[in-house]
Amino acid sequence: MANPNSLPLYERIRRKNAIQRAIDIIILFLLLSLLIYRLLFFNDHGLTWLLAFLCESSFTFTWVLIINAKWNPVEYKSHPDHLLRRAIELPSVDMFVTTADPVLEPPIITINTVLSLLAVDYPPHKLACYVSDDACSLLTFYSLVEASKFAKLWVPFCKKYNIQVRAPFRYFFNDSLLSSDTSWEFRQEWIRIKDEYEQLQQKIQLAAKNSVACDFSGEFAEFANVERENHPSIIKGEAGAMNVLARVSGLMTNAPYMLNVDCDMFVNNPKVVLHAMCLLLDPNSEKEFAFAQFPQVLYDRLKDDPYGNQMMVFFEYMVRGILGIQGVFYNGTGCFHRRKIIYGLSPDNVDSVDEKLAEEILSKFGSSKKLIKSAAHALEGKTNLADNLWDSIEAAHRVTSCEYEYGTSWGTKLGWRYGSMTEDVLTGLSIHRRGWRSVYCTPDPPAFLGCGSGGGSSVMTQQKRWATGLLEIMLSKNCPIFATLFGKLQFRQCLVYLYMFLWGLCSIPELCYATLPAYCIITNSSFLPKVQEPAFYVLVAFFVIYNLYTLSEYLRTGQSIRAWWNNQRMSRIISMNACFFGFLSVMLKLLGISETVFEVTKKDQSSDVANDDNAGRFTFDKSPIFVPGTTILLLHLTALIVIFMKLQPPAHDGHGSGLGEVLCSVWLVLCFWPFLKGLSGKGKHGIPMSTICKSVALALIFLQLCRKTTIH
Ligand SMILES: O=c1ccn([C@@H]2O[C@H](COP(=O)(O)OP(=O)(O)O[C@H]3O[C@H](CO)[C@@H](O)[C@H](O)[C@H]3O)[C@@H](O)[C@H]2O)c(=O)[nH]1
Repeated sequence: MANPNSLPLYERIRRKNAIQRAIDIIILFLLLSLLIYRLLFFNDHGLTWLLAFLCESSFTFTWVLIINAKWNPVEYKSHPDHLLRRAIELPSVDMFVTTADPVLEPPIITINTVLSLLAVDYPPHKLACYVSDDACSLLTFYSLVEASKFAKLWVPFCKKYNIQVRAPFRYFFNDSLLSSDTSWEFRQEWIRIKDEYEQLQQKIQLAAKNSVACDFSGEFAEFANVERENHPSIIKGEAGAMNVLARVSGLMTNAPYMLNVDCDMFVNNPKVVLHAMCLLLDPNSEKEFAFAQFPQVLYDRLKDDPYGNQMMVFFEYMVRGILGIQGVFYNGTGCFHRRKIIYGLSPDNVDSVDEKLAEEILSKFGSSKKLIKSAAHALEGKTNLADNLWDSIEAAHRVTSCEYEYGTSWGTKLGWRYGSMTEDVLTGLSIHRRGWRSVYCTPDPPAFLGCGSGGGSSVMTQQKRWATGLLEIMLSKNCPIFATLFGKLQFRQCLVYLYMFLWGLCSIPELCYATLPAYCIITNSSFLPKVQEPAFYVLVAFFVIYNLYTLSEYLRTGQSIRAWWNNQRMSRIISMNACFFGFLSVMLKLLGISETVFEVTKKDQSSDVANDDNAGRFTFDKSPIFVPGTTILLLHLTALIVIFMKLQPPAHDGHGSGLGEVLCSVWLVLCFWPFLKGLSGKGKHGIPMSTICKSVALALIFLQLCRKTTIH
């Protein structure tokens, strides 16, 4: 029999992708051929040809970045059963949950996440759970206190019956679990625990209604006179909260590993900590992997991914490809970090921290002696529980105060990094810059499940925030190019980051390219080769191969043709609306006109999407974010009317618009179909009149421009 210590904790499997590489190269070849053709016939065409050339050059560059990211896909398979057979002591893990708004993130969601974390299959004395609440909500605190009482029933129940789903709202959603082949004892306990959970829910609902009439005594005393957005905690986005949690946990439990999850991401696989430990505890990975990231999987996924936010293809092909370079980026949730790396260690000094280095690192921690002592222990790889919990609580109060970070390196050289809406990606980049790799773990069933943003408006808000945050990093001193030149970020990993960070900027060529067909039809000019020119077939080949190729990716991940189409059109909608606004907000920030703000995504626990007729319908709000899309749609409708009513002016130099331009225009109208429906839709499914008016005004200006440029 094999020695249990020799059984591998994980395997690294290379994926075969010869066909994918070949198609990637063919597409690149077609794009380059088109660019060369445009260069060769530059003199015969005007401005539209030049603009098309510039836009296509940017698309080709993006394609090169995509090929680079997907070139060497790998996957990791972890073996928790091998870990359990090894004669080693499992390390402690501090688990962090962040919440920021009791209205957008109802406390019942947060407590379900906490309960699922407390119930994981891992020695309970090795786990500690910390919750930060940037809203300083009494309701959230009350819910947590009540949940901790319920946990005393819930955790033993889960462990005794080896329950798979350990978030009660999700577990009790399915009555069929109480099937006839379960024991009488189980059924009795099931009914009792469900009853207790329902009582817990009711208490929270009642407290939410009566929140004003609270008794601020005992453990609630500190909440007296606290207002939601005016209280002495740190609001910097999630990074501020994470740094507070890192410091507080350092004083209380100081575990060498830290897990962080968003308040809506509950544990779906009870062995999640064991899976992560397989990847992080192996002696080979000690000097290699900084963090283990789990994918963000949504529960109650809407059929055919109408909002294009399930990102299954992205995780399957892109992320696995990145894993073959320096490793997946940090997603901000579902991630296990090593404390010493968050404190600043590099692969070269992780084994032994000499006195000088320790002194240098510890000098950045601020004035708390207790925190410095705990950090010194963490750097040496020691876990120390607080000797006296009350002393630690007092010290913890100090390190959570807003002023504590002044004059320290928290957020700059230490902990989670500030300076971007996507602090997670920035923090991950700062770790990769030091030469660390990262790993991605995809157990079955998925480790965590979270709720996705639904409707058009919240998807746009979230995507705009991502585009803003990523571009903020690109245009700062944290730019990945510097990280490669002056740090240890690998060149190919730098290209991966460039692909992500330039995402917001890509909205400019995309918007420009989307207006070209309308402009050309209205002015009877052209930007595409004619049917009789060979380059026309290059374009057709590109269009057909690219779409069949992306379609095959959806089919291979078990998704439908409809899901593919929804994602194609959502990519266009997100790029031309959310990303464009992300780009604008970064520009306004650079010009010092306005600051970027973290807009929290609304979390919804409802599980009845299957019966909702409007589930998947695009929603709008008064935000100007929908103006670019509405304008593009109006322009293309106008262009199609112009061509079908034969209203085009005579062509100049025989270069009038042709089949290519008309097909592009039809394609764009199809992409913006939800907007077309929104023009006549009612309520949140209709585009607000103010947005339509602004778009009409912009379209009229554009038509005027077209008229001016056609008067020869
Ligand atoms: O001032 C804040 C703002 C947010 N949060 C928490 O941060 C998490 C993420 O916020 P959310 O609105 O849910 O953002 P998402 O777009 O859903 O989250 C993804 O993208 C964010 C970056 O934009 C990352 O921070 C998240 O971890 C990642 O899951 C939530 O738990 C919030 O409660 C705070 O604690 N304080």
